[in-house]
Parts: sequence; structure tokens; C-alpha cells
Amino acid sequence: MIRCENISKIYKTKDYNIAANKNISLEIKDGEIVWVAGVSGAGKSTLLHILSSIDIPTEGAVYWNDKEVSRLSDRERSSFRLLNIGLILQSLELLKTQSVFDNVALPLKFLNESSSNINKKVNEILKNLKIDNLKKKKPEQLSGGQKQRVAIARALVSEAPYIFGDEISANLDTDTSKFIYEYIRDTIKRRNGIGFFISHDELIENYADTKYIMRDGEVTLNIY
Ligand SMILES: Nc1ncnc2c1ncn2[C@@H]1O[C@H](COP(=O)(O)OP(=O)(O)OP(=O)(O)O)[C@@H](O)[C@H]1O
Repeated sequence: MIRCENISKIYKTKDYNIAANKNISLEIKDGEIVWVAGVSGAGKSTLLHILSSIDIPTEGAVYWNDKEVSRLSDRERSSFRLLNIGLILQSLELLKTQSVFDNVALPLKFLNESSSNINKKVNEILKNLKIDNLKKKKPEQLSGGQKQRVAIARALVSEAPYIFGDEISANLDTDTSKFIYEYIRDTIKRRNGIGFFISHDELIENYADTKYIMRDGEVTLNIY
């Protein structure tokens, strides 16, 4: 379960302050997939960063089960993320000098898994996402949609229960988007995990349990 209580995030710049999230309280249950929609600047990425513990709120608290992650140090939060979160950011964050295989293997290497386990798991996810033919290529040799699927493979390769994604279907055609949404949904449900996806793509509606609509830093909730 992921829960936040009265979180606000104020970005302070030299000239002005921006309240990107305003007094948000919500709870996402195990097994639940959330779709977050809203206009540009509504505060969606800020909320993703805070719930996934990449960033901490200016006020309020974030809990993963009973653990208040927003009180942890940067280092503690990053080891918690390694164990619990698969993350697909808009920037994808692929390592340019590493092959597709090595990019996808990264979380497992940080988790100190054996090389035979790493081989098995990486080959399996690459095959499942139909990109095993790309495993020796470097990111710069890939199309936008292929890079997207590599980032998705890396987010799913460990057993992390929480999957967070920012516009994961950008660059994917309709059939591939459907296939990817379905695969991610089934993975999250099997792990009894949580999905949190920011998307402008209405197709995701068929794969989500809950829709949050954000505007001016606030959230309204729709349950299907
Ligand atoms: N690091 C930052 N420093 C200052 N202001 C920021 C920072 N990050 C976001 N903001 C501002 O906070 C507000 C919310 O931004 P956020 O990226 O969360 O919105 P969003 O809904 O994800 O938008 P988009 O759909 O365009 O990605 C915006 O006004 C944005 O300019």
C-alpha cells in the first residue's frame, strides 16, 4: 500500500515559488493500477517523484505500508527504491555506453544477483517484450519505441512490486501499446503490486482501476 497525507511540494526559485502539489492525501491499495491524467503543469510528475520517493515533499508524509519513506535519507530511499520500485521516466535514463542487455541487467547487478540468474531473467524479459533481437545494440542504435521497451524491460526485470511510469506509451503504436499495457498490468497483478502511470493516452483506461485527474496541483479521483 502507498499512502500520502497532506503532501505539498513547493519549488523555490530565485524569483518565485511554485506550489506544484497542494495538500494531497490519497491511498493506493496493493493490486491497484492508477492512471494519472491532467494538463501540462498540473503537478503529475511532481506527485510521481514524491510517491516513488525520488523526491521528498515540502510538507506531509508518504508511507509504503507502515514505513514513512519521506523521512528517510537519500541513501536509504535509494536502497528502498531498488528493492521496491520499477521506474520508467520520460527521459528513459538509458546508459549510452552499455548494451540493451546490460541496461536491463542493471537493477539485478545492484541487487547482487548471480550472473546465471541475471542471464536467465534478462533474456526472459527481453523475449517477453519481443526485443531479444536487440540485446547487443546500444541505445543510440534503437528507435524511440525500441528504447521505450528497453526502459520498460529494465523496470520489470526485478521482482519490484511498485511500477511507476511517465508516458510509457510515447513512441509506441496502438498495437504495441495494448500489448505493453496488458503485459505490465498482468505483471503488477501477479505481484499484487501497484501501478502508477501518468499518461495522455486514453487507451490506458482499459488497464487501470482508478483514474486521478490533476489540475493546479490538486487531485480528484475517479474509480471505475
Ligand atoms: N524542479 C523544478 N523547479 C521549479 N519548478 C518546477 C520544477 N519541477 C516542476 N516545476 C513546476 O511545477 C509545476 C508542476 O510541474 P510538473 O512537472 O509536476 O507537472 P506535470 O503535470 O507533470 O506537467 P507535464 O505534463 O508537462 O509533464 C509546473 O509549473 C512546473 O513548471
